Amino acid sequence: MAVALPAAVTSAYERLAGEFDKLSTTQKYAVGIAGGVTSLYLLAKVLKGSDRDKPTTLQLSGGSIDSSKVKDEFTAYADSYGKNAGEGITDRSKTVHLVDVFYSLVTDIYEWGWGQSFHFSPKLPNKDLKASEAAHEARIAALLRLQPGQKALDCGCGVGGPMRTVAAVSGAHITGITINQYQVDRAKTHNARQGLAPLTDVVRGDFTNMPFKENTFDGAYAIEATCHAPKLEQVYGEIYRVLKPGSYFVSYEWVSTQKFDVNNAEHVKIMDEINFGNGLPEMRTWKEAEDAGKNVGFELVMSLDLATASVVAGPWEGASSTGSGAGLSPSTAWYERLRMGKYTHAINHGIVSTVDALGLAPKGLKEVHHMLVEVAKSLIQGGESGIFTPMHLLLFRKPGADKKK
Ligand SMILES: C=C(CC[C@@H](C)[C@H]1CC[C@H]2C3=CC[C@H]4[C@H](C)[C@@H](O)CC[C@]4(C)[C@H]3CC[C@]12C)C(C)C
Ligand SMILES: C[S@@+](CC[C@H](N)C(=O)[O-])C[C@H]1O[C@@H](n2cnc3c(N)ncnc32)[C@H](O)[C@@H]1O
Repeated sequence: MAVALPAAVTSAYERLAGEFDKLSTTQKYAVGIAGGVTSLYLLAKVLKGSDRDKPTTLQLSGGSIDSSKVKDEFTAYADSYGKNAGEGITDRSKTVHLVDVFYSLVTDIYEWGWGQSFHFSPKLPNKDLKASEAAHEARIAALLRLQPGQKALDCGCGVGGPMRTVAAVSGAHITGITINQYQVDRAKTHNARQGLAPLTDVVRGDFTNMPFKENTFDGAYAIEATCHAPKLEQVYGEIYRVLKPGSYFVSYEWVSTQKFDVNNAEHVKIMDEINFGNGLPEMRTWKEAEDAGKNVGFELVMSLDLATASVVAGPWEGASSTGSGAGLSPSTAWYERLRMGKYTHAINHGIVSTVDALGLAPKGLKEVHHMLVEVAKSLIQGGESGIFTPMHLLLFRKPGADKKK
């Protein structure tokens, strides 16, 4: 169908064409080159995106690592994992540094391909992924009984997706701590852009040695983060120290379940792959996580795998002690989101490999992305076999004052 252009447009076009015809050949080339450069510049601007809510392909960086060092840092990271079954990071004293490196390497890719909340969520019936994710985060505010004016700690806060939800639904002030400076910068930028700067703060620090005074916070939480600690007692002990007596700490833990058999080579292989692709020193059992909290002085209030919603230990008001007594039952397993579209991982890998090859992303990012493609498979295997959960809910209370109502 022919489209009739307005007369003003056609006459302007004819005038321009007339002027162009009058130019010499050299001038025509110059205009052509200028036009080409301008178009490329505009195209690059579109691809690059003008805001930083989500990195575009051309913005994928090595986080706090200089782009010239990404490949070497990734090689050093990979070499830090032992070759023996179940070994994990061989020199545990390097764990905190390696986790910092890991998050420099993956943070942009996570934001690009997943979002601002670096965790899984049980998919709720009749709710989409984003609503389910927000509900998973808002549950924290409810379990901690957070009130406006109170102060809570987000232990291992990533780029702050959960912190913004918890602050927004509770009105409490949230301080996040992360080992990675690039994440601090990203989280602060997002907090400001989303109007949550007054209710939030983000600091760089090691959660096994935190820069906060004892008895500072009215509540604390960790979402899929304390699994990175060289020893769980180190981070739980620090959280215990900075919490006010009578306050709660809730964690969504990455642990092996009762179905995990340490003598099953296939189980151990899956766990090794999960450890490597996620920057974990080793995988703990759900029981080790419970015990770590008790060992540092916490009372265990609730222990519940949200992947299956079976209560392992109680009591909790309204929850029975077996089966899906808490009334929580995900409609779709947490790992289904990881499957994404049939070809999404391959397409994403093609995109990252292309920008890497063209020098538009740091060299080595292709290898990092490959690690993530592989770990997605291992996480799905861990979920399908039921030997692993990324969401074992542990609710602890620091004794010493009247129970919060
Ligand atoms: C709690 C942790 C991180 C949990 C998840 C947020 C991430 C675990 C695996 C990640 C991903 C796997 C596949 C990637 C895909 C190949 C890529 O194209 C886009 C990003 C992924 C989907 C990526 C996103 C984040 C994860 C789901 C750990 C570290 C303790
Ligand atoms: C998978 S991310 C989860 C982030 C956030 N809880 C979320 O759900 O979006 C794990 C986080 O733990 C942090 N972390 C790991 N080890 C840490 C340490 N020793 N000290 C402080 N933060 C640490 C990482 O920097 C990262 O921010």
